This record gives sequence, structure tokens and C-alpha cells, in this order.
Amino acid sequence: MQIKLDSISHSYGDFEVMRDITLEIPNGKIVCIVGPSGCGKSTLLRFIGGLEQPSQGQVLQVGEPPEGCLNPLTYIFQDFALLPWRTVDGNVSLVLEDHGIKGKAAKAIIDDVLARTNLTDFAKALPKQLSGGMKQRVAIARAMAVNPAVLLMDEPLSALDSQTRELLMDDLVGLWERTPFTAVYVTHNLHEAVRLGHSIVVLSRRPGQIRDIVEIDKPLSDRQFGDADLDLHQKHLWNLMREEARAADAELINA
Ligand SMILES: Nc1ncnc2c1ncn2[C@@H]1O[C@H](COP(=O)(O)OP(=O)(O)OP(=O)(O)O)[C@@H](O)[C@H]1O
Repeated sequence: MQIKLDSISHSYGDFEVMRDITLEIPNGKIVCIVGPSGCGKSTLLRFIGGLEQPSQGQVLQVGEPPEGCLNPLTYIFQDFALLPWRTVDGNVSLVLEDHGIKGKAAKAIIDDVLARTNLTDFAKALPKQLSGGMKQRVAIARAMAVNPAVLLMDEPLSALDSQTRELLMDDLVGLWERTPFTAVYVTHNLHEAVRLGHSIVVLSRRPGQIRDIVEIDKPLSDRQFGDADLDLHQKHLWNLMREEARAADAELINA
């Protein structure tokens, strides 16, 4: 399934948040969205997920969700959003229970997603026993369990330390290499964007408009830590964003 954003503009009352955003999220690709604080990245993700409606324009879903898809648009949040009283497998099973999937059918899905996220040995652990990185792996496993058409990720790694972020990025690349998924990935972090994005959408400061779309052809599995090509892309992105980020920062301070 593909997502098309057609001339999306939005205001909260007189407060204009974004203007005329037209964008395609191609099937099987990861599209990162970067931009200065307050430019509307999370708001755009909520429009894509159908949690909110834009004042103008529309979000189109083109094509069918994959077979076995239980929830076409599935979020992964920064704060993991796990139920503390449920074990790892219990947290994953919750989204299946919502769809009446129980017993052997549920176990097969849970075993598969826990294996894909290297969590098999932690199936009976409670969230409080897990590190932040492991908690986010559980959230990723839970999202994978519903076989989404599009994963919507809002700063999914920003609560983690930098080494754990690297490990989780490796995991996401591994998952994508095994079964390519479609994702919209909102981040402040340009290093994450160049590591994970097939394309990177740069928004201007508020009202957010598309300033540029940077395509990175290098296969995800060839993108290593410290890669010179990626550093160049990251520098280019930062050059596009620097002045806007400074202005957005000053705006917040003066608000
Ligand atoms: N429900 C709302 N009512 C009023 N203003 C809102 C609402 N939601 C978001 N905003 C404002 O809209 C602007 C865009 O918010 P949004 O969270 O989408 O930006 P962002 O680019 O994700 O920001 P950040 O990078 O800081 O997370 C911000 O100024 C925010 O305060």
C-alpha cells in the first residue's frame, strides 16, 4: 500500500502549522521526515495515521494492505507504550487479542515476531526487567505482529542512548532487509535519517513546507556507522536546516 499526501495544509485556529505538503510514501520504502522543532512533523504523522484531519488537503491510501494485515497504519512511539503488568509475549499478544486471534494462531505470530526481534529468550520477562533498547524491541515486535501496511514511527529511538540507538538501527535494517516494509520515520536526528531513509523529506520551519527531498540510493545494509557517503548526506541536510533550526530555536525562546 502506498500513501499519498495531497496538498496538506493545517492551522490550529490562527496558528498555521503546515502549508501545501504533497508527498508520496512508496510501498516498501522508509521515508524520513526531518525539520526544525515545531515545524509539524508529528502533526503530519497523525494525519497519515488518521488520528487527526488536516484543515485542507487529503491523505490517500493507494492499493491494498498486505495479506494478514490487522492494522494498516501502526505506530511506534518514543515511550514504548508497553503494559507494565504484561510479559513481553503478553504485550505482543494484546494486539492479536484485539482481533480475536488466540491460541495456536497467536502463538505462531508471537514466536515469529519475537524471533525476528531477537526477543525469544525474553518472552516471559516483564517490561521493568528490560533495558530501554529491549523495551523498544518489544514495541517493534508488537507492531510487526499486526503486519502493518505502513509503520508510523515518531522519534522511536530518541529516548535511548547512542550505542543502543545504533543497535536498534541495525535491527530495523535487518528487519527491513528480511521483509521490506513501508515506514514514515519522524526524527530530529540526521544520523538516523541518513542511516534508515530511502528518502529524507526536509521541512522548513513553521508553517512546515517541503524544502527538499533527499534520495539516498545506497542499500540500507551497506550503510555503516561512519560511512563517508552518509556523512556527506548528513552535512547536506544540516546545511539545509541550520538557519531554520536556529530561527525555530529563537522563536521558542521568545515565545
Ligand atoms: N492540538 C494542538 N493544538 C494547538 N497547537 C498544536 C497542537 N498540536 C501541535 N500544535 C503545535 O503545532 C506545531 C507543530 O507541532 P508538532 O508537534 O507537529 O511539531 P514537530 O515538528 O513534531 O515538533 P518537535 O520537533 O518539537 O517534536 C507546534 O508549534 C505545536 O505546539
